[in-house]
Amino acid sequence: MSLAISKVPVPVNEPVKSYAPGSPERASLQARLKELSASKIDMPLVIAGKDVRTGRLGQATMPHRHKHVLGDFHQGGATEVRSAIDAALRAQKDWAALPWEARASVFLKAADLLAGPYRDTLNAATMLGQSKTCHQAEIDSACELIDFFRFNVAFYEQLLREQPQSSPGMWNRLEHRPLEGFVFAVSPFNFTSIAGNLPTAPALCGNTVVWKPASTAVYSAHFLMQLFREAGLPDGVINLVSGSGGDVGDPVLNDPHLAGIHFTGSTKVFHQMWRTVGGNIDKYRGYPRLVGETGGKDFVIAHASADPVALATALIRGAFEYQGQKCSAASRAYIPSNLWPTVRDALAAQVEGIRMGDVADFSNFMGAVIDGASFRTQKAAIDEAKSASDAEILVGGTCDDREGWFVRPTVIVTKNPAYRTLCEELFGPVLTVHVYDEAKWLETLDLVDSTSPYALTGAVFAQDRYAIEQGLQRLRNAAGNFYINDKPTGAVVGQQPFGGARASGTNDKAGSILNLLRWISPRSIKETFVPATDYRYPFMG
Ligand SMILES: NC(=O)c1ccc[n+]([C@@H]2O[C@H](COP(=O)([O-])OP(=O)(O)OC[C@H]3O[C@@H](n4cnc5c(N)ncnc54)[C@H](O)[C@@H]3O)[C@@H](O)[C@H]2O)c1
Ligand SMILES: N[C@@H](CCC=O)C(=O)O
Repeated sequence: MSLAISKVPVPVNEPVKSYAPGSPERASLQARLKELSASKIDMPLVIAGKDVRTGRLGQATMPHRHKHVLGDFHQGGATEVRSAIDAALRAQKDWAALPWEARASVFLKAADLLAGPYRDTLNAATMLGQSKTCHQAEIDSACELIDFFRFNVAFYEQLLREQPQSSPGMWNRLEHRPLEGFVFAVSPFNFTSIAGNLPTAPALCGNTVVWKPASTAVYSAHFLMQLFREAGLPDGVINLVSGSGGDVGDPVLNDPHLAGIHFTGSTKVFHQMWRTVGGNIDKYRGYPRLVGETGGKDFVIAHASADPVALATALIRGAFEYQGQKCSAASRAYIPSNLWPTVRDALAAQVEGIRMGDVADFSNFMGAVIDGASFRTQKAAIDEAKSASDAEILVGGTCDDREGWFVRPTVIVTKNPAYRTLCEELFGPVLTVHVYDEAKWLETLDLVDSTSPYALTGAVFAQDRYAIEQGLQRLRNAAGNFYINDKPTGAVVGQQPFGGARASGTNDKAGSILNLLRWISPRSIKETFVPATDYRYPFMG
């Protein structure tokens, strides 16, 4: 029972620590990296608050030192999915019946734990298991996830305050119920914050969850689950079931109590899930909510008036930070002929100088790509460009998998506006550039709009205000997150709500009230204070 109309703490974005040489945060993170690297852990499933060990083991390794095993993780299948769904359904009544402030407190506590004692652990786990540099880990597993927790609580309060008008003699209310059934959260490898947000956003709204993390990010997911439990999340509210996509996904999607899917990952997998849900529609008690944030082929287009130095910097950061493994990464660029000589020389010189290697060495700007499959995808595209008649490699183009899955940051230049790597997502450190005739600005905007099926992020670089406006108008549907004179990555919770349309997803904007709307099923309540006592109306005389 709640005896107050509470106001939640006003959220403020978590400050990003610098990890500069000599800083206390650098020393403390380095110590945690050493501790975690020196131990090998066992990672069970967590169902109804209990650790579950199946003995069907997978290995979590460091992408930049792929022979180094960080731990063994247990993999679930149909039996464990059954237990997890049952646990979620059992937990739902009590969890939903808690005062909303009690649920919110769990996630506000998680935010404070992560900002404090858990910060090094989650950052170190993300660095070691997903090969992020300290800065990339800090903006993801610390700051963005802390922001998700704090801002979502504030958005939830705002949502609960959404109430209808009441005419005289009545009181109308809107009750923001959780969905009936359980939510399936399926997270990708590349952002620990997304892995943390996908199960917790529905849980905050009173739902209970079966959560399947990516097999290549089970290591940080293991520590996230510890964080949720220490924050006071009751048993059964979020049930962690690692395993292969099909082994876990198929039984979940066949369950009549499936109430929603909170997915982030590739377009291909989301299509498959949507098809399965469509085929099962007669089985379900309701219409499962399908929220999927998927792939991208994100663009940077420069106008003849753009600042070439700022443009080159945005291309390098946008394309190569975290090895290009951000759904938002700049992976195609359209450069006007007048700027190309300057931009080309800047790219060639600076990209050549990028340091890449073990992320525990803080002088590196890049680590390795996530696994052998990604390594082979990047290498195939690079080899194809080397032998293509309509493309050439400006810089990079080498790959080395002896120690880790290392792919040098690579710039491909092509005259062919339909060249494969201008259209398809590779999800690696490969940027494809198309140089256009500076007089063909408007035609090139249309080309950008029509080249790929995705519409996630994009950036326009220009000093000319008319050109900026033309970019905004003509590319209105080409990106759900649009940047002017900035790189297309690095959205901040509460500042740039994130998501795209077309083949990039349902655009339900993670880190905003719009996302939370998908996890509630409102009930309208009308109470009449003095009900009518005569069925006849005045017009009847
Ligand atoms: N739009 C966004 O906000 C956003 C953010 C991050 C990543 N992404 C996209 O994610 C992709 C990279 O991540 P990834 O390689 O982990 O993606 P992925 O699609 O390979 O995997 C995502 C998740 O789906 C699971 N999965 C696979 N098959 C399944 C099935 N049949 N049933 C249920 N679950 C299944 C995986 O195990 C994993 O947990 C890229 O395409 C990237 O653009 C998008
Ligand atoms: N929100 C992140 C991308 C998440 C996808 O991988 C960004 O804006 O760079």
